[in-house]
Amino acid sequence: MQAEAWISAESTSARLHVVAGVLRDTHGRVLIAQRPAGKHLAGMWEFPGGKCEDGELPIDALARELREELGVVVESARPLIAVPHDYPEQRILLDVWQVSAHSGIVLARESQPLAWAEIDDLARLPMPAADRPVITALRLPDRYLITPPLPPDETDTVVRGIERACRKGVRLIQLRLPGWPSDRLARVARSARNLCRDYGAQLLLNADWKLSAVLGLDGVHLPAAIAATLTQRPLPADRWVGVSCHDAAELAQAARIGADFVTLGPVFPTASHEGAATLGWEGFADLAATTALPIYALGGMEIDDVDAAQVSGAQGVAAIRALWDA
Ligand SMILES: Nc1nc2c([nH]c(=O)n2[C@H]2C[C@H](O)[C@@H](COP(=O)(O)OP(=O)(O)OP(=O)(O)O)O2)c(=O)[nH]1
Ligand SMILES: [Mg+2]
Repeated sequence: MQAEAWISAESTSARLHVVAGVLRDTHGRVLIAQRPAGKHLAGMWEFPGGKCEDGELPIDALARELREELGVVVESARPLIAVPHDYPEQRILLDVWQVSAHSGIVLARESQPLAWAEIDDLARLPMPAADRPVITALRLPDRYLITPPLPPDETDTVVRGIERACRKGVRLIQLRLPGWPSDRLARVARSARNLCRDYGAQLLLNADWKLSAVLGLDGVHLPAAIAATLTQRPLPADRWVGVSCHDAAELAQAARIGADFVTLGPVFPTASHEGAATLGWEGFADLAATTALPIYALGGMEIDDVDAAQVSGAQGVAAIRALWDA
């Protein structure tokens, strides 16, 4: 009896490690393949890939699967996102890589239907549930600016800073101005929104999702304390909902309410949260592995930290100072 109980606990905890690759064409479209009839999730569109064999490194499994299924040789690839997902029949870790260079011409070596899809069209295609955070990760940039806590008479400074960031290529911005009266906040948010539209940048408002919706901003970023009071996402699917997280419980709550992405930190000490306990990259990676959502590393981040963050399971970095200062 005891041995049986042990075996079943073991088998429910083991995840099937699946690797998949995102290949792009010259227009930035991504390659998807249709799963064959008779297999798990038959008929759904997926990123080409398959199961990691025992003892095989994920990058080697990726190269093997893409050679077998598409006839291409992977020249270079980097991790995009690893999604733990529980299907009723199977628990998987969907480990998705961006293939930045490959050689050979893409062929359907297993006669599977192939298509090149625009990233913005992926959400409308029938794709497996585990791919939802992957699609989000493909739509999100690797840098996330949070505005510094400026006093309410500094409207021009806020707008100029956002424009400076947009010019430097920042495409995701959280407007966070604690203590601003709502009329001033609304005024600066409108100017920032128009500016962001010109640059194709997304503007999220900290905490106040109602004001975000009224002003037609791109979404909201919720402090953990507010996310804790919710049972579902406060904005529809066509708006962004981010959540600030610091531990596993907050990450789980963000997933429960259907957030799109999170920030997690502090990774390193920061002026804005002096004395707070820090995660370091190791602690960050351990926590990152518990969630399916795209994560921005936060706290003491420099622009140069994007690579380290991605190696530790992040989408990229969130920062005030490093992305605000010219
Ligand atoms: N390749 C891939 N698999 C995915 C994606 N999303 C998703 O949930 N899966 C699931 C479906 C399957 O349960 C599992 C992949 O297993 P598979 O049976 O297709 O693997 P494989 O290519 O090695 O197939 P096979 O040789 O065993 O026939 O991962 C995705 O985007 N790509
Ligand atoms: Mg496969």
